[in-house]
Amino acid sequence: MIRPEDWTPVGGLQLEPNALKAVRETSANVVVTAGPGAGKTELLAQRADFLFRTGASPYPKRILAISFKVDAARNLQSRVRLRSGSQYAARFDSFTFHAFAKRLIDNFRPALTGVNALDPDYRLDERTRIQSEQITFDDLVPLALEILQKNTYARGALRQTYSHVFMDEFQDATTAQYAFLKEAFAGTGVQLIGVGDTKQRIMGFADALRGVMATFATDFSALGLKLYQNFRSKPRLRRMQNRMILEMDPAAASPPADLEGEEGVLQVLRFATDEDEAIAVTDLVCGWLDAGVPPREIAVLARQQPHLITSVLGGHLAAAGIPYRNEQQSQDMTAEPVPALIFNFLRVVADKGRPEAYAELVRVVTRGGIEEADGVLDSKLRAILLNARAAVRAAGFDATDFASWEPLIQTFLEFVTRPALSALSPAYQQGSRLDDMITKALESFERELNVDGDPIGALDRLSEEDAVRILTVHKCKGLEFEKVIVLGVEPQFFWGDDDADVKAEFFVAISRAKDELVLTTAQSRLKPAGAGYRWKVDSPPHEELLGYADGS
Ligand SMILES: Nc1ncnc2c1ncn2[C@@H]1O[C@H](COP(=O)(O)OP(=O)(O)OP(=O)(O)O)[C@@H](O)[C@H]1O
Repeated sequence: MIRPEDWTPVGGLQLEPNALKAVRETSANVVVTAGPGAGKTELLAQRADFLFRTGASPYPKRILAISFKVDAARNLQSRVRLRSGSQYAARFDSFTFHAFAKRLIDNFRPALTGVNALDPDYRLDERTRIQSEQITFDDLVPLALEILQKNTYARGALRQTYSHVFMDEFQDATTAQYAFLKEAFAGTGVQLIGVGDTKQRIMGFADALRGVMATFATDFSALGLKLYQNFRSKPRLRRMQNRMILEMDPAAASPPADLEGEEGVLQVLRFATDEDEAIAVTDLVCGWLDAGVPPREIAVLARQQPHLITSVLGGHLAAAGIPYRNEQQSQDMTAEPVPALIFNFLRVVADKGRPEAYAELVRVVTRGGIEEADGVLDSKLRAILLNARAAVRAAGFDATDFASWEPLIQTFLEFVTRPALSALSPAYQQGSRLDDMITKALESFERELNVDGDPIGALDRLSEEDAVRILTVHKCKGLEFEKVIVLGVEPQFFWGDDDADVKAEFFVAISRAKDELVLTTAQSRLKPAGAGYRWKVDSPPHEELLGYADGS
């Protein structure tokens, strides 16, 4: 334990004065507003380190961090592990709002009564609610709120468990989510900090509470602090961001003197057809990969339905042998422990030169709770893997056919045992989530294997590390990449009832880039299978949005 005055930022980082103030505040709630790349997520990681190391969050108290997207929650958790080590990180619970609400429902489900009562093996569904049997994602937070309102134990448990609560991307909190936070923590000894950027408020359609940061400042008497730096983007890119900021929130704009410099690349590429666009983008990506840019540092962003917008591009990337991962299809697969375990198993069996996959497999299988003496488990696992490898190398094994792989995966899962698989995540201990995840993992592998019959290529495409990522603007929030391509800057994709919301989404997209930003448009886009009636073959550029790139 160290004295607060002796704490210094970890990782050798310099924090600007307001960031330092927010990190060290121990008596008031805090709300931090700042633009993209200002280090809001980093600030939370530094604050966790400060609170743990100085004992402001004394053992066994924990810190609860709530984000809006799985990726953002994971990003924050790994930032805390990087900064403070796994021992402190074990007391840092980073959840999405949905996951946190679900845990509360699972722990205090009997508090729900009447029409909201739920069976112990209730299911979660995207769309349909069936009384007592099935709820939707939208039901999670209101039901968790009801539990808090009715059950003093539930409220007490939260307040006893957590000394501090962090809210990342706080600008996107919805009315229900904010009500939940208020019910849980307002007027208690639990200290809250919210960080966000009103210019990145892109959950408008999902009922984001307008002005939530100001409301929080009032309701929780929070100290308001503003950050000014941008550590992410090179000057050329920051100048484009600043042109948007000047319109969206003039007071937050940077003086031109702070944005000088010729570093960074910004390109607007205009094409006649989506075929031309796909060829050029594939060439660009090949060039970056050849120059040593890791695939995970390249992102292709689409406003919506990336599988449709990138259907032509996907074909070209595959033909060029570039692994890419469409996040809409393989949703959060690698974030889920069981699919990650299955993919690692396949990696070890199919791809010899992957010692890190083997190490991860051993770590997870051991942590999975199989009670064996040291070494015994290791040798059993080794035997399973050797057998599987021998099977794969045997004559007659068709590696291009999913049916060949399935029995190997099943044998492996039986070896790990069901209780050990359930122990990998609290979410697997109730309902059908574990089986659903196994099924989804198998389906994803089969789908990717069918693309080119190459199991290693399939695994690359399913991995975050080895694949170029194709994702929606919503999914890319809070993330950053060296190279970002925003595909299809056209009114048919960047549209909405509220012009400000469309701009906010575009702003989120362009502000993910560290070094290079490429904006594309194609005058004509062939209608892909599955596209709705709104799809326009003739698709002019969105000149207003592209105009922000002028003059960089
Ligand atoms: N104090 C600092 N010194 C140097 N680099 C920093 C500092 N704070 C953050 N960074 C780096 O700057 C980048 C952006 O930080 P971070 O992701 O925390 O920003 P953010 O404000 O959460 O961004 P956004 O709202 O756009 O998602 C990261 O690569 C991070 O490591």
